[in-house]
Amino acid sequence: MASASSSFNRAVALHREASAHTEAARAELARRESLAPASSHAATYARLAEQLNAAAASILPGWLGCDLDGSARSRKMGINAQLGRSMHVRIGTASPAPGAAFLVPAPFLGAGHIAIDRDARDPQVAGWLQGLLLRALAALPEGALRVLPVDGGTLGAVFAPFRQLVEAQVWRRPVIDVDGLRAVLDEAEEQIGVSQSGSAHELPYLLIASGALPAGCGGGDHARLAAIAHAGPAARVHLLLAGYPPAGPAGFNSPPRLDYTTYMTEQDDLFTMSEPPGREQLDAHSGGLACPVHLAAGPVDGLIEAICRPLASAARVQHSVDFTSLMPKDIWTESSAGGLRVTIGREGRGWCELGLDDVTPHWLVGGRTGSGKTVFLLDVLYGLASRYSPDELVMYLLDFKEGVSFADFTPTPIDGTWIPHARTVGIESDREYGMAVLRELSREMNRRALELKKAGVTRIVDLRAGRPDLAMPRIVAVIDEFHVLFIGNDRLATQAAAALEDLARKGRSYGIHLILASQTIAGVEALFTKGESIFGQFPLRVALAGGGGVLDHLNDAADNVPIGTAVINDAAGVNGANRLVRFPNTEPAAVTAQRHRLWQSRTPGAGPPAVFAGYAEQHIDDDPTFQRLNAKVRRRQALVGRAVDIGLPAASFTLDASPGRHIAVLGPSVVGADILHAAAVSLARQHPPGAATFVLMSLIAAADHAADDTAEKIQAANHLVEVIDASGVRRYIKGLAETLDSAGPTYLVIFGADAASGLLKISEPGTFHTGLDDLRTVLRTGPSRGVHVLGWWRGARRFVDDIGGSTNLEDVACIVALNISGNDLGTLIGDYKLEWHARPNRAMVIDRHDQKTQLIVPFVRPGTYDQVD
Ligand SMILES: Nc1ncnc2c1ncn2[C@@H]1O[C@H](COP(=O)(O)OP(=O)(O)OP(=O)(O)O)[C@@H](O)[C@H]1O
Repeated sequence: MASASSSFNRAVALHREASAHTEAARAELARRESLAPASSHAATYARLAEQLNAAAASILPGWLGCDLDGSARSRKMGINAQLGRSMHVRIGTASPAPGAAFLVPAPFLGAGHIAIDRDARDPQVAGWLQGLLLRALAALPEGALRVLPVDGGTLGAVFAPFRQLVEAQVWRRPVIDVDGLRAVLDEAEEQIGVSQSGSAHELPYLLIASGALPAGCGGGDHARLAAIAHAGPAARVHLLLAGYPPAGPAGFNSPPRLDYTTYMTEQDDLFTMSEPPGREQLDAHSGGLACPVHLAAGPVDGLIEAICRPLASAARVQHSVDFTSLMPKDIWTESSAGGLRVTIGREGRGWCELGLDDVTPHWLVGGRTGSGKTVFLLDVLYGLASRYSPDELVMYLLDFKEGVSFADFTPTPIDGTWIPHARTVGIESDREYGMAVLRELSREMNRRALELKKAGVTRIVDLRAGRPDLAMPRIVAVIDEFHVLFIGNDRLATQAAAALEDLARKGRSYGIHLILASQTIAGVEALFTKGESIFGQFPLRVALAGGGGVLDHLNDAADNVPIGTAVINDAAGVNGANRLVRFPNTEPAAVTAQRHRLWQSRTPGAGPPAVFAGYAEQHIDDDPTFQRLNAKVRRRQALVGRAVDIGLPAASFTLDASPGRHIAVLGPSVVGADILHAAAVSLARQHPPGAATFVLMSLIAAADHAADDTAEKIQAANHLVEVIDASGVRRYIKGLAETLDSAGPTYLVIFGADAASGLLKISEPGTFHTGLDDLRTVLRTGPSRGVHVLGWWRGARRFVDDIGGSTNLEDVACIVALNISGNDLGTLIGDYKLEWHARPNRAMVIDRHDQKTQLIVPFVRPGTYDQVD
């Protein structure tokens, strides 16, 4: 087959001949009116049309020139044009005389641009535009054309038949406003830039196809279009513009003429065609085609969809991305000195790599529940953990919601491995735990600041260069559902906001990076105090489905993204800076394999992360502090639970000889009995066998099991256990009050102490002395004689009455609050600012001597919460 350009030259020559012929005929006609018979003109035109059609057929093979009717469906695709070779396309038909019509080709991809002055609100123009796109798409090999649709006239309707390609991300989603147009121009300019840098040979054609330029498009945009028209063909960037040049009111500066462009201009419902680009001219006077053109008809219904379907599925397969393909081939090969980088998924045909560095130090991730946030975060974290060794990167992971997002990073009973980079992992965390993590990060930030100062440098990269001995891995702190930190708008919320703000503003300099994820950030901003927006520190936004809250309010790009797709925006969410990236689902087998690979490569002896699982019961037998207790301790501790803090340190009360060293557990929850069990059992461990007496009183049925277990364990530790029932309580306390001096180490453990009140408050015959007086004597003077009371009162008020009113509170300094209201607790201890919201598996520990309050997970006997539920 003759080359396209030589065929075109022939067509041009023929056209010239036709043009000359028409001119000559016209002159002849004028001179010798009707001398020649009409039939001879008709025959000339018919012959001429035949020649032109033959020439057109040679430059418009297959899809480029065929009728777009049902018969086109069976045509082979991808063989009529090639990437990098100029292509002509059928744009219409010209008919110089009745019965003589020829196809009109115009140079297109690889050669030039096409513009038509009527926009695609005209259905004829819309069909014509669709036809040109379909021809190019079907003629080129799969993947050789990427279209950026613009439609300021019909809100994208012109491109609707191609939607499968949009969904498969072969084409961009149509943009309908001027910001969208500018993003499209950016992308085209970027390709031109890449091409000019010398690496264009792999690039597909990038075609800006516009049904109508959006309102608001001005001289600057037209100038950019003109520049793209000029530089585009060399970079495989082309234009197909309907409604160009746009008409304007009187005085309107008409847009610049576009280089390398064939113009179609409306004239009496037909169109004239300008000189096409190239050296060959249709008309010696540059007048274009001498004959008006009927626009080529659009494709029949369903044809576009039928052609797009296989292209879209092929693209999906080709662009598919799986978890394994995100992971580097070799692990731990990179240095984090200058920042972190990670591949998060596919952007079109390429990979999308994002940074946690000086430019994008922190990320904000949004997405409604079920949008794939957890999957996205796992992709990112596994990618980072695979690129950088634990010497280069550590992670603090915090999740507030129910679920197991970060459980992957921790050892479990089924799989004892973990991700060696994880330092702390919080699952279903409390806000207090979140605060503890923020405090830990702040401490680390201050430590780093000091090291930088000492070394006289300002950047971590310089510090690392000068002091390779210093451990200075980058830190990535991920907080999923971070808005939970601020629920309640209370003191804790204010503290969290301040800590987060500090980390966000200064973290970048110290290699500390935040990734905050949430369903919503509405209302969060108000908590931050400093002038400019805290989220200004988070230039990189990742919006998953329904996560448009992290984008600018005018940016709706995340409204319709499917699961598995993220809108990445590194300009703080502004419209026009969106990139669509597909990230893979986490396949359990691949994830497990990667975790094992990382775990096996850890430094021998490196320990697992400190894990906080909010839902987990805490059992004293598993507690490392309890396991270490022995009779040689200096001051005895009663263990009551584990603090909601990093590493879950044991929470305890020192029971020494100071006044008030007794414990009152308050609240109706039966966990009160378990706490006494833990306190008694831990104390028993701190006395030599037989050296202490434990007096157990179980006054309510709900505590019997706990009391029995306590007795059993203490007896097993060879201590003396006395079990007193309700009938003996008064006598025992009276006896104890009278013999305190000789009692020796004694623990009075009262399960359901409130049930004894009725018995204790009765006066002895003939006196005003009551059993409560004896109890108060024991409380007041017991500690100095080695006698301590551990009591569980189901109501705070009853407890206060029993000890003789709130003035006697100094006699019981150690309080564990269970399910009593925050108000009651505040009133009891005289601290009205105390924030306590009773909830399952939590208690508040208050030591009035050291002014300490601490949220704890109370120790329970295994299965207690199952029974409570
Ligand atoms: N890239 C993806 N491709 C296919 N499916 C995905 C992808 N990402 C997530 N999913 C699926 O979407 C569902 C929700 O994902 P995920 O649990 O990550 O959402 P989430 O936003 O964390 O939800 P929630 O906040 O409710 O926990 C899962 O079933 C997951 O398998």
